[in-house]
Amino acid sequence: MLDATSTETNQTNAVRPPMSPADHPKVAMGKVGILLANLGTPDNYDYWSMRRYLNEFLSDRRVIDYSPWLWQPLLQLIILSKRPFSSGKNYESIWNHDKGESPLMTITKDQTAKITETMKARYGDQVMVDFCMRYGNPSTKSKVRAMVDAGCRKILFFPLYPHYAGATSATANDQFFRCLMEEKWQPTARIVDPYYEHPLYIEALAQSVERAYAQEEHKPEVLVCSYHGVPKRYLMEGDPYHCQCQKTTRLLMERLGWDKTQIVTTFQSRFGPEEWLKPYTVEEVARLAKEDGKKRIAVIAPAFSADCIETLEEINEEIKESFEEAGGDHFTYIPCLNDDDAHIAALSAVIEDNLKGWLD
Ligand SMILES: C=CC1=C(C)c2cc3[nH]c(cc4nc(cc5[nH]c(cc1n2)c(C)c5CCC(=O)O)C(CCC(=O)O)=C4C)c(C)c3C=C
Ligand SMILES: [Fe+2]
Ligand SMILES: [Fe+2]
Repeated sequence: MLDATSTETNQTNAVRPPMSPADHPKVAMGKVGILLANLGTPDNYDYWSMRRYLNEFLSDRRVIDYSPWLWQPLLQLIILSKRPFSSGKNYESIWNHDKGESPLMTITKDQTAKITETMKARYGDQVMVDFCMRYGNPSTKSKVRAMVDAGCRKILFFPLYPHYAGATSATANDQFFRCLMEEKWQPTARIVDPYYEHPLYIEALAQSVERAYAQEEHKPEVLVCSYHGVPKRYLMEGDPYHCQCQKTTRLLMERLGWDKTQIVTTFQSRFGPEEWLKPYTVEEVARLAKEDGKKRIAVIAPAFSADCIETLEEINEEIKESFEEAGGDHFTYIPCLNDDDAHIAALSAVIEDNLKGWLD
């Protein structure tokens, strides 16, 4: 029951006026926040920016689950004394120098602007759309705070990964929940499910393949679907990422009307000495050229919602080189879905599904 300290105006009780603003904090209410989340990216490619970013990322036990007693000395003393230099050079080669930020940042901003436009057209001022990063800036904490301050009493949190992995979706969600722990008046929250089999996501991938193939005079013989890898142990311990990736490839193959000779699933970006999900992209493209005699291949990276260091540098430079050195002639990299209209339509449909019951 409301008492005299309530801010609520009681229309039926004229003898109890609302408190004056001076006696009470302002309470903004009534909006639904849609918070998009991606992995994060360094603020710059110099040693210290790289070190800060990699330290936060590689200290996350959802990403590397070794005991900190073993892992932290190795990370702090060996890995973080070398990798910021080598990774920094790679970032420099793909950096968006005009905007002073990495491609992942530019693309995430563009996606957010387009999704904001779609959501405002659909729901008007009832919604607020923004993005945050799991590591680095803008932090999840700053964006949850801003949404609550702006009156979002409900927040839909959307990790921008089509496939669930502990190392990506789960850690983004963990961070979101940690931020909610700090809110005095916690908003109601929902988490968006992975969308690796959503028909509009598969359609957007298929259209991007068809567009790329239409531009080639001689069609690629094989499409390599290269997904970011994880240690094989994570799969054995119950992480469904591997299976979800396989399913995306199968649905894409079916939508394109192809058979299994025209498309393969591979995993890239291996880190450290453990076995990761196989086949490794870098080895498979060389095998396709050497053993199967394939001269022309295309590579697509369905696990990435935006082009980033792992696609622009690793696929389009290192993996391409591996194919060409093994005798391949023609390598086509098919860009991520980024802010393509078909991708924005897919992400917006996923958001609308998840807003049901909150906004209809
Ligand atoms: C060390 C373990 C790593 C695991 C496990 C891992 C899983 C994983 N990552 C992505 C998406 C991205 N990773 C990106 C960069 C990146 N990833 C790792 C390591 C692991 N990732 C490192 C060390 C780096 C930094 C770059 C480097 O030093 O090589 C990025 C790009 C960020 C950018 O700024 O461009 C993305 C995106 C997925 C989807 C995934 C598991 C499913
Ligand atoms: Fe990664
Ligand atoms: Fe599997």
